[in-house]
Amino acid sequence: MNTLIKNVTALLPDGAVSVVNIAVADDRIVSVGETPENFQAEKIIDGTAHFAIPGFVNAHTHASMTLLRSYADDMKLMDWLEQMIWPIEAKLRSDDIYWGAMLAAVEMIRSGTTAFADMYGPDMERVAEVVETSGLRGVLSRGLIGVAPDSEKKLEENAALYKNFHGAANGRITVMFGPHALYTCPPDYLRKIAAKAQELGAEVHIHMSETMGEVENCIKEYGKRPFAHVASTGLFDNGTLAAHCVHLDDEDIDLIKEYHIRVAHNPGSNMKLASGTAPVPRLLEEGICVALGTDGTSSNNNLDMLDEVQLVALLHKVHTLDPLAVPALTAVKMGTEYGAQALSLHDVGRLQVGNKADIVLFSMHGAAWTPCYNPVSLLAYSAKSTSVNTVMVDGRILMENGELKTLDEERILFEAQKVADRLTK
Ligand SMILES: N[C@@H](CCSC[C@H]1O[C@@H](n2cnc3c(=O)[nH]cnc32)[C@H](O)[C@@H]1O)C(=O)O
Ligand SMILES: [Zn+2]
Repeated sequence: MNTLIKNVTALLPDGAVSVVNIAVADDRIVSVGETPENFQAEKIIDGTAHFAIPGFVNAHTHASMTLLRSYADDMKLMDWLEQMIWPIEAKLRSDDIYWGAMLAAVEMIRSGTTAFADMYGPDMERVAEVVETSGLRGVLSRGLIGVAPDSEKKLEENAALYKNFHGAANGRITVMFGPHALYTCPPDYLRKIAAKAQELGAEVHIHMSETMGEVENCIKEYGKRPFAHVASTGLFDNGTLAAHCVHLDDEDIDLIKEYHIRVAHNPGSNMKLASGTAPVPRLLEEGICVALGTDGTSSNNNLDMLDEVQLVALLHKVHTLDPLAVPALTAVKMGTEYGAQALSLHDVGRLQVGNKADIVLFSMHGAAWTPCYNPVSLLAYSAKSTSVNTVMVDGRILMENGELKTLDEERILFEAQKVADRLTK
């Protein structure tokens, strides 16, 4: 289908903002600016008084954890995981994973997210089903906790997920391996995952250096800091998306550069779990790809990427006492373009010819957008995601004028609540 978005204020790849027409043929952007004379639009969207950005990319989440939103708050990470989260996750059934991810899809589309990197399990094929139905873009990994007796089986499940779904749904689904963390995966298990990933040509999504305790225990147990330890297993050899990366020293940063590791920074989760402040301005200065994630909704507690854009812009200013740290445009790029890079989505994340048409329109009506000197600043410091009006992925409209086109929202909220009631009964 050919769609023309007319007269829209757009964020261009060089950071400039200008009023353009965006022509979309099937799944790709074919022009930004003047519309080609021979372009036949089947659908025209009036972009007047709308701000177009590449869709948000949530670079680290656990979608089905929407079911555990507000179930356990105000705890330390290890207490939270061991006492509350892991026991209830052990009760999750296949349908629960599905309805949790469906609830996540509603929330993501409504707040302008077009792609997400998910680490969860079991039954990640149910999340793939949600990606297919919702029209979102998903980078899925089967979370691998290697201490239980069924760790081999999980690794096989991740490999099967790769074989069955990598490149599925017109390429909207890609698959990575998902070792949870170095404290839940012994070195032998990390080596096995690395070998399997190498064999299939798959990348890896892992939690790294989230808390001070993780770093201290790693040094105690293995005589090395986390990045050196994990590098020694070969896990970083095939391309890596590393969530958190809060507690880093120079040696860690050198390894992140050496292995071209992309960082998914989760300011909301890091603040809520009091994990610490990642050295984001330094990482950006070093040329490292730093994207943004929400983490799961049990440590955030929502999937709203505009919150993360606003938090990253504010957190690093107060942390460094430098009001120039992480300016508005950088924050927005972290949430969009750098997110796409971090997920290895090479033709996503920029409103430019040839890229996939993953486009979000914000309505610029209302007090939070008035007066409008600088739409990028308004986005980073003033707007709410409730002004997300229209969402397109792969040229397909998932939400138009605030109405979801691919999902039955009422049914999804009902089913998710039903699952939550059963889980906590
Ligand atoms: N339960 C699955 C594996 C899930 S991997 C993803 C795991 O990450 C957990 N998780 C969520 N947020 C965080 C975080 O911030 N740090 C560490 N783990 C987290 C989450 O609760 C979930 O258990 C299985 O073994 O079959
Ligand atoms: Zn996480």
